[in-house]
Amino acid sequence: MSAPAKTVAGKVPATVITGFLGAGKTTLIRGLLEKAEGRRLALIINEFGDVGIDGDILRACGSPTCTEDDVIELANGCLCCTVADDFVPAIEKLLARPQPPEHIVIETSGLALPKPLVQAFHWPAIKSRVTVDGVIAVVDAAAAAEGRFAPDPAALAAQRDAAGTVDHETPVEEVFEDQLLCADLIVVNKTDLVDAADLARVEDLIREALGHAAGRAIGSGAKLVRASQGSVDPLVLLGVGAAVEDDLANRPSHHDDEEGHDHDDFTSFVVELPSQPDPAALVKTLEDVAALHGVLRLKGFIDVPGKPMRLLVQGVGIRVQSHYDRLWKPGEERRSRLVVIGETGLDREAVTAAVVG
Ligand SMILES: Nc1nc2c(ncn2[C@@H]2O[C@H](COP(=O)(O)OP(=O)(O)OP(=O)(O)O)[C@@H](O)[C@H]2O)c(=O)[nH]1
Repeated sequence: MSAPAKTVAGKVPATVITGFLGAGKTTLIRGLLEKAEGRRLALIINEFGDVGIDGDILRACGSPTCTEDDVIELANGCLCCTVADDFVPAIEKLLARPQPPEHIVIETSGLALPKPLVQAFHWPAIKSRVTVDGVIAVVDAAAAAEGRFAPDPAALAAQRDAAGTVDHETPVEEVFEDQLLCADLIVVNKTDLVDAADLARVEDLIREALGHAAGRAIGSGAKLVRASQGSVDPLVLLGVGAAVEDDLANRPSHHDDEEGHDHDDFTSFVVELPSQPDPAALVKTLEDVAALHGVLRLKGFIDVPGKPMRLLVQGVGIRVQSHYDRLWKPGEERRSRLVVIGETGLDREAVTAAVVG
């Protein structure tokens, strides 16, 4: 990674990484850090749940370009709703460093709408010094192929009104589309989990979503790039030069006519567990719980008695994985807890009881 990203009038470029829950944003950023080759990157991570997991995963990556100070976590909340209190001060602190970052990478929560966040770059304190180089949307190709972001054709036909239009999108579909519509580059990730026919279908679905908004021709807007484990050349990711903050009119959103936005459609809670002697049994339980209750995302660290490393558990829909990510630190409390995210109405008591057993 040698060539610098294009900058606009000496401003520090910032890249916004969006994408639905579990699409692979943190994985992509981790790959970016590994290939940063000494370039000073700073990360701002925003998560939906009360407990920040992604920042902890990234700090555990051991990359010299990723020290404690380089990862700023803004947990619990939507960045665009906490602009004045959290986001602007975080950027200002980064810029005030003796050696300011050469590029700022912002990972939004999987439920965030990117457009209001980009609007925050109009704040006077930021606008003169930072430009949004590009918005990158990461898509989970397997989840998209399974129809998680679009109703099945029969349901669509049933909803179609006399004029042939459908205006009842689920909250998940709306978030998914808003993220795509704001993007300069769409990373079609997890290609290892789909075959060629499904991949082609997913790319059609994305192009259709891009053309969905009024006035947009199908296929206009963002470029698509395929990836596994979010592996994309950093020069492609960090050199878009789009000055997105000045191009918002070309990025339609489902929420353009709204004064603000709320977060009523989704919910999250933390489940505290006892230590888990049998990780495989835990994964099986979590898969069953996710399927039964419609959990969208699960993640956290688990204590396995007798193991010096902590177990990272990651669930995306009904797919749950685990691996040991780093040693427990001396004096660190070996706590087991999982952040659970779902649509509003997710039965917290039932999920907790089923997970804790
Ligand atoms: N098979 C496969 N798994 C992947 C790939 N990319 C990411 N994953 C896995 O998907 C899960 C979620 O990945 P993350 O990178 O944490 O996703 P995220 O978008 O940051 O998640 P949120 O921040 O919670 O929205 C993890 O278990 C990853 O290991 C991929 O290309 N293929």
